[in-house]
Amino acid sequence: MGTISVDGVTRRLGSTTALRDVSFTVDSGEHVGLFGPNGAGKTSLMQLLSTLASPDDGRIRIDGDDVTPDATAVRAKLGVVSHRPMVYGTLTARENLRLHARLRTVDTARVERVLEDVNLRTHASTRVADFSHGMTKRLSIARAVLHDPTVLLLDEPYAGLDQRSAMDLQRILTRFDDRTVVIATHDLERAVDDCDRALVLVDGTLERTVSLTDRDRHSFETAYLEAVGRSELQ
Ligand SMILES: Nc1ncnc2c1ncn2[C@@H]1O[C@H](COP(=O)(O)OP(=O)(O)OP(=O)(O)O)[C@@H](O)[C@H]1O
Repeated sequence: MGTISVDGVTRRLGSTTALRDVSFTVDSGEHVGLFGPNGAGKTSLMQLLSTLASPDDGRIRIDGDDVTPDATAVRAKLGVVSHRPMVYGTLTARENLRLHARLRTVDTARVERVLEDVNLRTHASTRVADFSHGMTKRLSIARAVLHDPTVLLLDEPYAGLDQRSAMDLQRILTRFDDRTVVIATHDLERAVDDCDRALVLVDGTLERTVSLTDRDRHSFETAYLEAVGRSELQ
C-alpha cells in the first residue's frame, strides 16, 4: 500500500519544461525527500503527484492507479500539505476538521484522535485566525491525515517555522512514519533525519538519487552540492 511509480514524466508550463523525463519509484512506507534549487521543478512534481495537474508525457501511478484517469481513487489515498493551509480562519480547529470529515465522509469521532496526534487538543476550540504559523501548519497536517491516507505529500512543511516549531513538527511527523512520505524541502539538515532517500532535481531533470540511511549530514550536503553545481553556493 502506498507505492508510487513515476515513469518518464515531462511537464511543460508555457515555454518552460518544468520536468523532463523524470522516473523513479517509492516503496510502500519509504520516506523520500525532494531537493533542488529554486525553479528545479519540486512544486511541479508535487502538483502532479497530488493530481492537481497531469503530465504532458509519461505516467504517474499510486498503487497502480494512474493519477490522470483514476484521480478520484488516487485522491482517497493521498494526504497533501501544501503552501496554502486550506483551513478556515473563522472556524475553530475542531470545526475545521469536523467540516472536512463530513466532506470526506469520515467518522467525526476521528477528529479528536487526530487533534491529539498533532498536539492541538487544548487549542481545539480556538479560532484558526488566532493560531500561530506553527499551529496552523499542525492543523494542516491534521486535515491531511483525517481520512487515514497511505501516502503523505508535504511541500515545504518547515517553511516559515522557527527552530522550536520546526522541531515540534518534525516530532509530530514521526507519528505518521508508517505511511509513504514525499517531502519537498530546502531543509537539508532535517531531511537527513526525516528521509530514507533523497532525489535531487536540477532544471527539471532528476540529477541524483542519494541513500540517506547510511549517510551523515555532511556527506549528503556534499553529494547535493555536487549535483546542483555551484548555483547553490553563489
Ligand atoms: N505557472 C507557470 N507558468 C510558467 N512557468 C512556470 C509556472 N510555474 C512554474 N514555472 C516554471 O517551472 C519551473 C519549475 O518551477 P517549480 O515551481 O516547480 O520549481 P521549485 O523547485 O518548486 O522551485 P522553488 O524552490 O522556488 O519553489 C521554473 O522554471 C518556473 O519558473
